[in-house]
Amino acid sequence: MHTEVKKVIVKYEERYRCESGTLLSLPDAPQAVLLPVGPDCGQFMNSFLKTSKVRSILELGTSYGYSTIYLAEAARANSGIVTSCDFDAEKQIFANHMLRQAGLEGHVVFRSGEAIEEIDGLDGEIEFCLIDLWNSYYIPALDALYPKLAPLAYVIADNITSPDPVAGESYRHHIRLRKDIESILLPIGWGLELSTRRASNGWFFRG
Ligand SMILES: C[S@@+](CC[C@H](N)C(=O)[O-])C[C@H]1O[C@@H](n2cnc3c(N)ncnc32)[C@H](O)[C@@H]1O
Repeated sequence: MHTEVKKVIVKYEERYRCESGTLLSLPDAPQAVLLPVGPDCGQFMNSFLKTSKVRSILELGTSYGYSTIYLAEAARANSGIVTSCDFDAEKQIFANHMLRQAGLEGHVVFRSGEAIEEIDGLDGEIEFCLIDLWNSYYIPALDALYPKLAPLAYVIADNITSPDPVAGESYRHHIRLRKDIESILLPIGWGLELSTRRASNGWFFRG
């Protein structure tokens, strides 16, 4: 990764360290603090996207844009684009400011609104989606997303084992009802469910 991208990631991680103490216990914490996917998940998604050469990337849950940096850096490498949704436009303004500092502006299109409505309004097939919303929206988001997934699309859902493992388990059960999806729980960050949609020839891997 370029130095300016690494510098921006360090800034986010410094802010996260400051917020990890008292701020997280405040009532408005979910809106005020980063709640980032964390460096292991960020790095995993970045490497995964570059290896799989995915170009059409959807992020559900921009927040302040920590995960967006990792996705955008991979999108630049793949000549792709990230579409990032959040119902908080103010956070997306901050995210865009950080993208500019990282030299990654132009690789992300922000959509501010409710995730399921934004998915319904998307054109074209989605090759990769990160689901990182409030827990109760994971299953509705997956259902809205499913008809738009490309053959061999990947879906990563964060926070499967923490902070709400019961919600995470419901999502894992729900995605397994789709017969053309293979899914595995990865012990990365707060638990990632990595799901792959099978191609029409029955294969799960890109040739
Ligand atoms: C856990 S944070 C995302 C963190 C971000 N991916 C990162 O790594 O920095 C969840 C975000 O999803 C947004 N959100 C939650 N439910 C949503 C929904 N139904 N539609 C749109 N945005 C939603 C919240 O406003 C919040 O900013």
